[in-house]
Amino acid sequence: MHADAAPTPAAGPRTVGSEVGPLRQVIVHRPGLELLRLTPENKDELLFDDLLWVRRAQEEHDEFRELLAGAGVDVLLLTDLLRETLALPGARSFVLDHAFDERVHGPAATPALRAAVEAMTDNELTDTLIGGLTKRELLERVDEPRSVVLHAMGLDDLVLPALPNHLFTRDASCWVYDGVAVNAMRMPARVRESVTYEAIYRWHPSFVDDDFHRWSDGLDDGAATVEGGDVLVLGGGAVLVGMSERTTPQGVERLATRLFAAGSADRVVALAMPKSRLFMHLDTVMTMVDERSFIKYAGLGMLPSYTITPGSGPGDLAIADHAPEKMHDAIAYAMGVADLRILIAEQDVHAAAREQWDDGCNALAVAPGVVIAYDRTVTSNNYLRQAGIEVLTMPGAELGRGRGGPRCMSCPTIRDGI
Ligand SMILES: NC(=[NH2+])NCCC[C@H](N)C(=O)O
Repeated sequence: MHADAAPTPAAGPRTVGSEVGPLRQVIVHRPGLELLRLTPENKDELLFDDLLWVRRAQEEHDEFRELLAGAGVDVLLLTDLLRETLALPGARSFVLDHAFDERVHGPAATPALRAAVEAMTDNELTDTLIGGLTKRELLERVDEPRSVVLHAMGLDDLVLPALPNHLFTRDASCWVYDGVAVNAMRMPARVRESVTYEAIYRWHPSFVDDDFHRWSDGLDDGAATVEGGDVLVLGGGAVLVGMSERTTPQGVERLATRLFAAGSADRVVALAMPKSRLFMHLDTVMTMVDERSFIKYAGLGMLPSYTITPGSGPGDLAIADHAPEKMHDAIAYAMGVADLRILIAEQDVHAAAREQWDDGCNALAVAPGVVIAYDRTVTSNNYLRQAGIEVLTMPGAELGRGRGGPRCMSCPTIRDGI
């Protein structure tokens, strides 16, 4: 284990050089108030399959952070980063401009809402932006503005919606080599998450002076969506992207073009995935566990893929189409290895489907051959161990109800290459 390895600060530009190289720094979100906003009526729209016992979910998350810290990873909390960012006036007004919009709140209420929230401390504002604000909570701060929108709302309706999926820090921004993509999100419930990251990367002292590229501007990218759960940094200039329920071909094209223009990557393999919630992101069915090994869900099968490389002129792309049976070969070729080691746990079809649903394929590597996984996916974990992978387990009975595992709950911001 790497328990004694102290986090090394980034030398030169901020880089996430691979999926499995030693993980140095990561952003996670300890869930709080936002999960208390989930009800049987709104949970589906908020992309949760059940309500969570929040205290227990927090304890599970604490164990996650302990495992990361024990592996020598510098663990940044999203709430700390956001709070410290909101202390800066430019960042504060940027975030408020995006939180309150006349098109949503109406012209009459918007200025009053903004003023009420602007008066909050950095701490309160952080909790409000992530946890949302009910009309009742608003009226504790200001007299009811004369607004049709507000009058028509129930006292316990959310004037500012909560962002429970901030738990899954992987998705709304993702670092790929020496740059970051702040992602345009596919689902309405997650769109505002990008604002949090945009503010942090533009203003927070830990990022503002660093030298890094921007692969996308999540706030302006429209339908060209990419989510971090679909993006695997294979290492050595190669990237694997799932075109899933969430990530569009347009989004992949833009990412590839920008990576190539900066010279930060020169091969992107895009997989044509089924468009379903079951396989919502590539990392729910396939993740890397060491330099050439992937854990993969048996039910995924083989998918058509496309290898994208720089074309002859500036901005041009060259694209090679591959038949489904070539999926693993295309990835191996992009990685410059003879073949991949694909680890598919041996279990019956029902058991495999259940373990995929419980994020058994969503491993987070902290170093080559050392991964964090939920304890409940016993067969997958034991299979990995038999294949020589060290599996550190954490409880996930509550956290898993949001349909995301350790990889989804982490946004690596510094990681070595392989
Ligand atoms: N990288 C991931 N697989 N993230 C999982 C996100 C889960 C979240 N509830 C959603 O539906 O968006």
